Amino acid sequence: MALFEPGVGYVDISSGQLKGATNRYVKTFNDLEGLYGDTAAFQALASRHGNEVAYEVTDYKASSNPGDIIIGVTRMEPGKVGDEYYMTRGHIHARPNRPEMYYGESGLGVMLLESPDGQVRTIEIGPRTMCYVPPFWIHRSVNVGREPLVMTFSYPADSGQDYDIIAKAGGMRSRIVDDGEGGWKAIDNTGYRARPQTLVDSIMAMVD
Ligand SMILES: O=P(O)(O)OC[C@H]1O[C@](O)(CO)[C@@H](O)[C@@H]1O
Ligand SMILES: [Fe+2]
Repeated sequence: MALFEPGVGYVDISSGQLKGATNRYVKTFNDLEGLYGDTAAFQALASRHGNEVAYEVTDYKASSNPGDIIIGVTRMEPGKVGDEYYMTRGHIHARPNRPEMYYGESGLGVMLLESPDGQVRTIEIGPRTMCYVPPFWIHRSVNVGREPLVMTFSYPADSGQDYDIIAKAGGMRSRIVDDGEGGWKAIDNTGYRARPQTLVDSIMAMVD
């Protein structure tokens, strides 16, 4: 087995980027069509700001080898579509038994988690909060604050991302919306379709 060189990155809070990253990608608002409950509000946003960056990911990835890790930073704009806070697309790891760690750097976020059988959990993430995303949980980050949300993350390099699991269910089971007082609450996604038990069982059996 060949040795890799040690790496270093710097979490730049003001830009929300990992300086020294090997990869960068952005999602514009146009890339997020279909995610939000209020389609009219989304169309209004997309028509004015569709090409603007909704969130950005910079990461350091030495390899995709089993046992290796990815380290990186995500930065998300503050705002809402209707009463629903800005969020990432969300995914389950393509190797679903791979976990993840998130660490709050600045801003206020919520990690929205859903198990394949439809259990929902929310974890609020402020600066210095460390969030453990266990194996098999679908996860999406949501910016519930008024400033950009910047979080550091790390996860196994061979995890991969599966976005279909959310799309096929009509979204995640819960939506994170304004509670009317500037805070947040989780409400039911009325378009959600529970996964068949056979699908749940096949996901939970993927342990390699
Ligand atoms: O892949 P999504 O759902 O767009 O969200 C991006 C986030 O998830 C990750 O892919 C980690 O699984 C990070 O790169 C980033 O923080
Ligand atoms: Fe992930």
